[in-house]
Amino acid sequence: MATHAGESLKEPAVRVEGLHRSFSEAGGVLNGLDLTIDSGEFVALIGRSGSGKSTLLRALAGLDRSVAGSGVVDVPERVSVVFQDSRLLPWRRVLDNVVLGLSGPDPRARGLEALSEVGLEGRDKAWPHELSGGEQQRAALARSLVRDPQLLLADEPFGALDALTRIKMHKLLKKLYAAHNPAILLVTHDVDEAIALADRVIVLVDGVVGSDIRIDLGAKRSPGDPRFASLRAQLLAELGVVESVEEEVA
Ligand SMILES: Nc1ncnc2c1ncn2[C@@H]1O[C@H](COP(=O)(O)OP(=O)(O)OP(=O)(O)O)[C@@H](O)[C@H]1O
Repeated sequence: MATHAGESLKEPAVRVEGLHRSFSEAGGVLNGLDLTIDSGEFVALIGRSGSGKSTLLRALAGLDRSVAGSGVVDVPERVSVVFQDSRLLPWRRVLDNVVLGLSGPDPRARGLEALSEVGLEGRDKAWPHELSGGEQQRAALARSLVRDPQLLLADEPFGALDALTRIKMHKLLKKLYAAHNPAILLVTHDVDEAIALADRVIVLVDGVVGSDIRIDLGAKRSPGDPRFASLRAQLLAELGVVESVEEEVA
C-alpha cells in the first residue's frame, strides 16, 4: 500500500470505505461509513442502542452478504468473532468445541494450550453447561485465539457477566492482547470498559464515525485518574447521555 509522509507505515488490518446498509426504505443504518484499524490496534466501538454497531461487526465478520458492493470492506484472512453468548455447542465437550474445524498440526495440543492460556486447564473434558458464564466466555476466547486471528471481532463479549467477572475478563483480554497482538474491534455499551482497554474509541453516530478518540493513558488505567474521568465525560457527552462535558464532571 502506498503511504504518504506522516501517515502510518503499518498495513491496516481493517479498511472500510463508504459502507452502506439499510434494512428498510425508511433510512440507512450505515450511511457511507469509513473506518481504518491498524494491525495490532485495539479499537472500541460505542454508540447508542440501534446505532449499527452489530451491523458493522457482522459486515466485517462476513456474516452479512447484503453489504457486498455497497462499499469497500477489507479484512485480513484470519478473523475470529466472539459474541455476548459463548455459542459453544452443548453436545460437544469444551476442548472439542475449541478445536472444532481447526486445521494445522496437532489441533488438540494447541487447543489444550489455548485453554490453559485462558485459565481453563483441566476443564477440557467438561460439558459447556458445567462451566459458569465467565468460564464459557473464556472457552469462546480460547476457540478464537487458537486460530491465531489477525483480527478479533468482539460483540459485547462481557455484557452478560457480573461486574466482578467482567473485571477479571478485562485482565484476561489485556493479557491475551499483549501476548498475541491481533487487531481488535470491541463493541461495548460500557464507556469505562472502552477506556480501560482500547487504544482508540470510536463513536458511531447516524451510521458514520461521529468521533474517533485516542486513549493515551498508558497500560495502567484507573477510573480514578482525572484523565480517565475526563475521557468518560467526553464520551458520555458524545453519546448524548449527559448534556455537556461540564455536567458530568461537576
Ligand atoms: N436483520 C435485520 N433486519 C431488520 N432490521 C435490522 C436487522 N439487523 C439490524 N436491524 C436494525 O438495524 C438497526 C441497528 O441494529 P444493530 O443491532 O446494528 O444496532 P446496535 O448499535 O448493535 O444496537 P444495540 O446497542 O442495541 O445492540 C436497528 O434499528 C435494528 O433494528
